[in-house]
Amino acid sequence: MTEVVKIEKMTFGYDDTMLLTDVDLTINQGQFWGIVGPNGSAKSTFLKLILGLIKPNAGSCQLLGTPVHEFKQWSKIGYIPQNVREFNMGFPATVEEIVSANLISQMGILKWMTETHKNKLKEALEIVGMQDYAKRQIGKLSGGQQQRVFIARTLVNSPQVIFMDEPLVGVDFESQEKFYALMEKLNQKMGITLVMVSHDVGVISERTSHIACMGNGKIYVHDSQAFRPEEYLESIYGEKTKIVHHNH
Ligand SMILES: Nc1ncnc2c1ncn2[C@@H]1O[C@H](COP(=O)(O)OP(=O)(O)OP(=O)(O)O)[C@@H](O)[C@H]1O
Repeated sequence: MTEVVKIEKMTFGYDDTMLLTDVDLTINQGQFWGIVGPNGSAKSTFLKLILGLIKPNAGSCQLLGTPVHEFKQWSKIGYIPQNVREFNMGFPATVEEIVSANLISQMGILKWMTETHKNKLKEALEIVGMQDYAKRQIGKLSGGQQQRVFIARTLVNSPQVIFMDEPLVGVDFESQEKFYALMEKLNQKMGITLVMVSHDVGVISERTSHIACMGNGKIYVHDSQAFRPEEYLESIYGEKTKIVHHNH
């Protein structure tokens, strides 16, 4: 089985306070991981460490079998950071401009779109159900729609894995359902490995294959089916915490 991410003995702190100590984690091709943990437990930091955006104090990370600092096949890696929508609100670009901007690395020196590129753009928008919005301004779409556009932006490069940092913040329940249906399509039909940070412990454990719980500098790994969100929340926040189940 292809190892998409392999982290060994990773330790990291921005200063003297260690956020991760001696962490090991392996993510295999085709899995869907949810990363959960209380505020400040270094979930976003962990994604940045995986992607080599920050350097660990000790330990290593491999992406698709290559040490991250030597990794070059970035088109195989999709990353949707947490603040992507805030950044984007006042930005006067259309959906197709945002999505096709990610094709530039494939376009060669002339930087124009061939039929193949146009087809990739169309296909990516169709997968996320945003083909009718190609000419619309990104800032005028809903949070859920913007989220789908940013997913399409990663899809033009046919990624092997997509990392997402809290993609459901500010997204309503209906869009959340659509989002998870899309994740199922990407993961189960297209075989894309998914890794997403979420604070919604109950919902994410129903949708993913694996859960990584962050806290106290450690990462506890569970098969999603064996994960008990209630017990987890109780261990962090005390007995009074209850999970609110949405009615489907
Ligand atoms: N660039 C930075 N420099 C110094 N400290 C930082 C930096 N980025 C984050 N931190 C601190 O590191 C800790 C972990 O932050 P991080 O954003 O990774 O946590 P998180 O689990 O994603 O939190 P949240 O759920 O609130 O988004 C926090 O205490 C944060 O204040």
